Amino acid sequence: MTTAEDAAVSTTREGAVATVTLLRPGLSVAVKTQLRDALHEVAADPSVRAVVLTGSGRAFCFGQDLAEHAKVLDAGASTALSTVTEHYNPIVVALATMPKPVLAAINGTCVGAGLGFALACDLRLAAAGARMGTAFTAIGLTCDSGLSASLVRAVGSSRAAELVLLAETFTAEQAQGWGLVRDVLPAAELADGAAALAAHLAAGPTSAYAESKALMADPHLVEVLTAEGAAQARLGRTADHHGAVRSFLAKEKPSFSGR
Ligand SMILES: CCCCCCCCCCCCC[C@H](O)CC(=O)SCCNC(=O)CCNC(=O)[C@H](O)C(C)(C)COP(=O)(O)OP(=O)(O)OC[C@H]1O[C@@H](n2cnc3c(N)ncnc32)[C@H](O)[C@@H]1OP(=O)(O)O
Repeated sequence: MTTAEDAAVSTTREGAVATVTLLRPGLSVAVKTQLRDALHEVAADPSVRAVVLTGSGRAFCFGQDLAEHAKVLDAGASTALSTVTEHYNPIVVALATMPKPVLAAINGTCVGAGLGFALACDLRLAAAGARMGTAFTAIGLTCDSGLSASLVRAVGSSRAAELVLLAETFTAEQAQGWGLVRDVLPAAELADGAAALAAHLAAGPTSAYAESKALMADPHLVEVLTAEGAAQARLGRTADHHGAVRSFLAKEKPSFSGR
């Protein structure tokens, strides 16, 4: 039973629209398990005909909570890897396959698995100036959350390679120019804009949306997620990854040996 102070994710309803909000930007185990369970709940509820995924405050999602992750790595715990199969993958599959439209309202910084979640949604709106990025290689990892395929499908292989290998952040406005984001709104108008679009979708032909999502979905999503998990398992044991996480938390520039 999640008490109010433990809540890391909230679900609110407005008619047939459910809004799932990340209350903390770092993906701790609490955030990931509550997000996974919340998405399974709204996916299974026939009275929910459209879903909005958003964050709170200045950030949408910072990706893996690196402070928590460092403790798990230091303990040599295999739970570090199980989070991919127990949390990240089920969240992405729920977003990408639930039989109703899912809209990401990117209220602020969106990086790492946060970007993967946003790209697993069907449509994206973003707040002006929101920064996005892949982040993975900057900490000695590679893509997960389906991003190795969803980013290529969204922006093409050339730009996807640039975004992953250089791990530079980009703006909501750039993302809109690349077709990653449908619209960029002033931060104060994002929630209302997302609510209006979600209400429009919730009043639409839900079965037709569900069939369209199924036809347009990546037929290789499960294979992609499996391959990403295997790559993270290899990279998660490297000195580069362990060192980069420590450097990030110490607010130091990481150095990489290449292994
Ligand atoms: C031993 C057995 C091992 C077996 C192998 C297992 C390993 C397999 C791997 C499993 C895990 C996979 C994880 C998965 O790939 C998911 C991911 O998302 S990986 C990517 C994680 N995210 C990041 O690396 C992003 C890091 N953050 C940044 O780059 C920047 O902070 C930003 C997000 C671009 C924002 O930049 P700014 O606006 O400049 O803000 P700050 O940098 O000052 O940050 C503000 C504040 O937030 C804190 N913070 C930011 N990001 C994180 C984070 N990810 N985790 C924790 N904390 C974060 C930052 O420290 C600042 O804190 P403050 O200084 O204010 O206290």
